[in-house]
Parts: sequence; C-alpha cells; structure tokens
Amino acid sequence: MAATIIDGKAFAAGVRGQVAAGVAALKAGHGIVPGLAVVLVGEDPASEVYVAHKHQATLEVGMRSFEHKLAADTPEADLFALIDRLNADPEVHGILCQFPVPDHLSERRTVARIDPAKDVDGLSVTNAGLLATGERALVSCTPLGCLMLLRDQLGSLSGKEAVVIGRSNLFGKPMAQLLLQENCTVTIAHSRTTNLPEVCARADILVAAVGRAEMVRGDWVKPGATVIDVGITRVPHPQTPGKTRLIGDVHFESAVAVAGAITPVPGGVGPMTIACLLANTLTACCRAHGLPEPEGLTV
Ligand SMILES: NC(=O)C1=CN([C@@H]2O[C@H](COP(=O)(O)OP(=O)(O)OC[C@H]3O[C@@H](n4cnc5c(N)ncnc54)[C@H](OP(=O)(O)O)[C@@H]3O)[C@@H](O)[C@H]2O)C=CC1
Ligand SMILES: Nc1nc(=O)c2c([nH]1)NC[C@@H]1CN(c3ccc(C(=O)N[C@@H](CCC(=O)O)C(=O)O)cc3)C=[N+]21
Repeated sequence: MAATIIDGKAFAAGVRGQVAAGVAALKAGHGIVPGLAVVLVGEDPASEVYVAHKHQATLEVGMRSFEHKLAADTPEADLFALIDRLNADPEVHGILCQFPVPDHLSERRTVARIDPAKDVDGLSVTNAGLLATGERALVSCTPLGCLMLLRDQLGSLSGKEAVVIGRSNLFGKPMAQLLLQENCTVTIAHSRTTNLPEVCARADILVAAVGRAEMVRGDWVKPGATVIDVGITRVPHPQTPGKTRLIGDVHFESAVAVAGAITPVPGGVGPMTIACLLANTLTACCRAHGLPEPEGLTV
C-alpha cells in the first residue's frame, strides 16, 4: 500500500489559523498585539527569501513584524546594541536572528544576547535546558512542527523506536528531547554513526535533518514507518535555467513505496517551521503578560 503523504502545508495553514484566532482574542480582550522581530545580517539570497516569507506570514495572522536588515560587515557591538533594544522593547515578544551569520560574528554569542523569554527559536542555553529537564520552554520551531505532524499522524508515540539523523542545537537535539518526552526510544545518528542504514531500518519514526540531498534510500526505511524529511538542499532546476528547486534528505520515490507516511519537500516540514515561529511568538506574548496560553500550540 502506498504511503500517506503528510500535507505540512495544509496542517501549517491550520496552525496559522489557530494563531490568528489567539491574536484576535488578545487584541479584543486586552488590547495587546504580539510582535516578532527578525534580524538578518548580510545578503544571503536564501535567507532573504525566508525572511520575506516570515514577514508576510506574521502580518497575515495579525501580528506586528519588525524587520532589521544589517550590512554584512556590521560589528558585533552594533548587532548586540540592536538586540538589547529589542529585548527592552515591550512591543517585541519574539526575536529571531536568521542563521548563518557572517564569519566575524558568533551564533552562540548572538543567541546568548537574546532574552530567553523572547527566544522564539528556542536556541538559548536557558530554553535548551528547560526542554531537557522537562520544564516549560520555548521550543525550537522545526522540531515543534515535526512533533505536531507526528502526533496528528500517529496519535500516541509511546513505545515507538525513533531515529533522528542529525544532532544540531537547532534541530536534532531538541527533536530527540521532544520524542523522549513522548516516551519514544530515541537514537540520535550523526556523521560518525556506523551502519547508518541498519540504524535507520529499526525506526518506526525516522527523522532526517542532515542537509545531504536524497541520502536516505527506500531500503533504509522499515516498512510502514513514518518518515519526516527536514533537509533542504537548493539545486539548479533541471528544466528551467536560472531557477532552483528544493530537495530533501530522503530519496522520495524509493521511500514512499515502503513508508507508512512521509513528508514531501517542499510542502512538508518547511511550512510548519514558519507556523510554529508564529505560535511561539504568541506563546511568548501570553507569558510576558501572564495570560493563559492557547491550547495545542505548545508542548
Ligand atoms: N525545513 C525546515 O524548516 C528546516 C530545514 N533545515 C534543514 O535541515 C538540514 C539540517 O539542518 P541543521 O540541523 O541546521 O544542520 P547542521 O549542518 O547543523 O547539522 C547536520 C547534522 O547532520 C549530520 N551529518 C552530516 N553528514 C552526515 C552523514 N553522512 N550521515 C549522518 N549524519 C550526517 C551532522 O553530523 P555531525 O554532528 O557529526 O557533524 C550534523 O549533526 C539542512 O538541510 C537544513 O537546511 C533546518 C532547519 C529548518
Ligand atoms: N535562526 C534561524 N532559525 C531557523 O529556523 C532557520 C534559520 N535560522 N536559518 C535557515 C533555516 C531554514 N529554515 C526554513 C524555514 C522555512 C522553510 C520553508 O518554508 N520551506 C518551504 C519552501 C520554501 C521555498 O520554496 O523556498 C517548504 O519546504 O515547503 C524552509 C527552511 C529555517 N531556518
């Protein structure tokens, strides 16, 4: 039987609808408008596209969007002065600094400068620690989005074998923490893992976040498994010169024949990342004002 193709685009539209309802309720009940600030340093074209998407999506759910584009040679002190202003600004409830940043800046130091209560990427040591100890955190958007898709697809995840390929702070580690919290038996694989195909073949839930196009083949997938493809590689479009297309970490054609359910690229995890960024901004805003958080948008 062919796999279910998980429609992340449609699911994300539902999440954005819930966020919009929460924003409307905050406005009507309390006169509060959640605000998201996105900081982009330098002129990476891919990052500019994402930042434009985020800006549009933020406005569509009724939030304020503050875009800050800084020159590629911006000194760290200037970036930090901006972050300090955003930390202190009561109209800003979420702050995201788009990565990668130019080489003279440090992602670690940049994240550390952001107030953890406004860290809607969930990257700060505080939020990572809260997640790891099972306390209320702001959770990195992409893992949060993947968990929403998995719960929708599978219901309870308890007792399932989960394999996450990739161990980054932005995705792999928080994804593994969330799956552990859901009572999965979690394996984290990475570039030094031996026998990766065998490790993957154990997985009831296989999550790939590597950044290597079509690395995961159908014969690595356990029959009936749920496959979540996080990877995004941009390649030249085969037919249209000057255009690009996106490729996931999973070889879709071979995996779809074996899996029980699978996310496509594009239209799978990517749209959930942006929807969860908005959800996190609403959550941060509610917490900042001591108001109850909307159901279903946090873990
Ligand atoms: N759809 C979305 O919304 C998002 C998509 N992404 C995409 O997800 C992918 C991963 O992102 P991110 O986590 O930030 O990337 P990183 O580059 O930070 O991490 C990649 C991970 O993959 C591991 N890896 C590399 N090569 C192999 C290999 N041959 N076999 C097994 N593991 C390997 C690395 O291992 P090691 O630690 O040993 O080096 C590392 O842990 C990228 O394609 C990115 O574009 C990211 C965020 C959001
Ligand atoms: N601080 C920080 N936080 C991030 O979360 C972060 C980041 N930096 N840097 C880059 C990566 C990548 N990322 C994506 C977001 C949305 C899509 C997305 O919307 N993808 C659509 C397609 C978009 C298109 O067509 O270009 C899809 O997969 O269907 C993809 C990737 C967030 N990232």
